[in-house]
Amino acid sequence: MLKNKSIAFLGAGSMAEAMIAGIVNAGKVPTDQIFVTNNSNEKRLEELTIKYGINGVKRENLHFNQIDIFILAMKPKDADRALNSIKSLLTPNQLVLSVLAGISTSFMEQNLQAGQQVIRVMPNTSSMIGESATALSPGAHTTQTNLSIAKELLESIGEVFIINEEKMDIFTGLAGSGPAYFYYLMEHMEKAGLKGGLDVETTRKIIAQTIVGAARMIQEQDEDPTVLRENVTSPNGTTAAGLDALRKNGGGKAIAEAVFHAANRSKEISSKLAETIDSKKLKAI
Ligand SMILES: NC(=O)C1=CN([C@@H]2O[C@H](COP(=O)(O)OP(=O)(O)OC[C@H]3O[C@@H](n4cnc5c(N)ncnc54)[C@H](OP(=O)(O)O)[C@@H]3O)[C@@H](O)[C@H]2O)C=CC1
Ligand SMILES: O=C(O)[C@@H]1CCC=N1
Repeated sequence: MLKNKSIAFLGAGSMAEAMIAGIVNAGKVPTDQIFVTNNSNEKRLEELTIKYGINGVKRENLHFNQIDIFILAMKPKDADRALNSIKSLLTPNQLVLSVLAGISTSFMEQNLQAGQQVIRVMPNTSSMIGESATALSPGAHTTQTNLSIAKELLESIGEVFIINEEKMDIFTGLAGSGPAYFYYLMEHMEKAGLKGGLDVETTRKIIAQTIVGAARMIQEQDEDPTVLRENVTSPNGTTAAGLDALRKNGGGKAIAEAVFHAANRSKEISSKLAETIDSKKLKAI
């Protein structure tokens, strides 16, 4: 289904690059059918063109009528302007995906043509190596065929979860932002490893393999994390001592709070944007 589709990324930052890398690597969409444009940074477009063999083009050189799938990948604060600038260039059957945190399908629909097919998407930067956990929520006018096409496209960058849009904030807190929590954890584990006398390179490999191993145990053994944790923990042993320190220092609570704060921020972005739009409408009245 994807072989004949043309895709254009509007936004050329780190998330767009991670998705481009994953999609190119998966090889399901020919590179000459992948386009990327941005606000003004032409050097960045050249860089992506050279690195991935795709088409980095200035906005005025993007032929909107030749694109099947648009992927919006600018910051949420730029969404309003971006949507309004493409509105008249689209036909409702062209599919618009958005990876913007906190930007709802109804916000997109209100700011595009009546009946526009849109899908809200939340990937993460592990798209770059085909290991994203990506959520999809279709808008009101999206056909099953287009949802399947989007799913197939996003499966090339990892695992896809089709969820109700009301769950998108918590998904963002868990998976969109999630990689950052693990990197933060790794930064701190690395510091401890170095303090204990290991070199950086070895410490990094040890930590990465430990995290990969734990994640794969969850994926491959049909077992609850609590049971897996207990299996590591010998009575009065080293893990018990480590976990005790984690509990005393609020480790579990800190992780849960991180997820909730990120989810709340996603919600807040949605409501702030709605307020801004409403106040604009009031001014217009
Ligand atoms: N980073 C992440 O891990 C994740 C990010 N996201 C979402 O992805 C989006 C992008 O994030 P990220 O890549 O980190 O951001 P960046 O700041 O790295 O990139 C933003 C890009 O948007 C471009 N841009 C701004 N305005 C427009 C416009 N009107 N039309 C086209 N392009 C425009 C910028 O161009 P220029 O440089 O020329 O100004 C830049 O290329 C955000 O909405 C975020 O919520 C979602 C999941 C994970
Ligand atoms: O930090 C952010 O807002 C974006 C959305 C999810 C990950 N990065």
